[in-house]
Amino acid sequence: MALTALRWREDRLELLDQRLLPAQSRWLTCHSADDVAGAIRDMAVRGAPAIGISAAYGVVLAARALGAAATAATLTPALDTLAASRPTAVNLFWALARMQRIAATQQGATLIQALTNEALAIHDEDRRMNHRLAAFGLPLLPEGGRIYTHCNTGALATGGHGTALGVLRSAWTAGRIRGVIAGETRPWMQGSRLTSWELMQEGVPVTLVTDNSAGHLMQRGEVQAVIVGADRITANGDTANKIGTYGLAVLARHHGIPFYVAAPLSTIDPALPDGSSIVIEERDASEVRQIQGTPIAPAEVPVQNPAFDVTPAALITAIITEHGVIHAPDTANMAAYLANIEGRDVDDAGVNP
Ligand SMILES: CSC[C@@H](O)[C@@H](O)C(=O)COP(=O)(O)O
Repeated sequence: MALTALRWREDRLELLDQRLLPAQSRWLTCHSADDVAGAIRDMAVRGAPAIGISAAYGVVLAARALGAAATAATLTPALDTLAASRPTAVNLFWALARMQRIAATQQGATLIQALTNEALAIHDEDRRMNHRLAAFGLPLLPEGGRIYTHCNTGALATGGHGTALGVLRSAWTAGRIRGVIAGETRPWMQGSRLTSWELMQEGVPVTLVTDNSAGHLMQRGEVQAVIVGADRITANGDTANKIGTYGLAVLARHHGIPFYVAAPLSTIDPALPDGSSIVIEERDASEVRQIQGTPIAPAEVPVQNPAFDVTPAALITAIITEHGVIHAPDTANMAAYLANIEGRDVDDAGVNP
């Protein structure tokens, strides 16, 4: 049975608490939109697509609580609370916009049913598109290569197979790659706690390294490609992703190694011209001063803790989505690609401009 991090139970949302993995597998129950917003903010659920799916279910919970009084207007406070949970992953706002469009058309019991259907559709589409994305990404990876990845982009971060990790999983199953190198991903350790755990469960060879090993490994020819996920991709292809991604892209370029971004269409934000206007989440200093409650720095040391960085499109070899591959992303290539796929369903044939 495939790993899943989100379970919808009609009157509640259950989330596999990612703060505790891999030491404990404990499900957190959300009964309200406030519960869901808290779970997103506190990282019980994380990863751009999983955040979007959770938020959609959060809107359903808000509508259920309102009952006959559920309308676009009465849902606004819940939508605002969910939107304020984390700023960088555009999938959150994309999912809420979809729910808001539904809310504009009806009310009461029919609205609750329509919102439930929409949240289930968002979840299901994400699951399906993961596999399509993986099929597009697989042939790009160098045969027999060891591929470096950052953060966690797997089943835990999405509705199912994963984005970058989905590509790696499929590539291993197809016999294409030799193994995966997972960077720890300070300070939340998504690489060590989540990615290495997910891959080991499936028998994919994974080697865990400290984040600061990447340059050394590339210099020695031990990395043949880098693949990461994304939290927001702007109109010119600039990509916000977990802090440390930009450094990996610079290193990859220096060593002549391809650098791939794998993300669903819902991660592309064509409204922003470039990465300079992406809001980068700053998280609490305690995340850097402590590891799981244990102090590792002076209690009062000033800390800067950006959760994401922006990789300029010029450093990205290609962006892989469920509709195909955008090679050498820039404003023109991104626009051509988006125009080509307008109105397509997740199951439509892919395009490869
Ligand atoms: C498929 S997940 C893509 C990104 O959301 C992922 O790479 C990432 O940066 C997650 O950050 P997180 O802070 O753990 O939510």
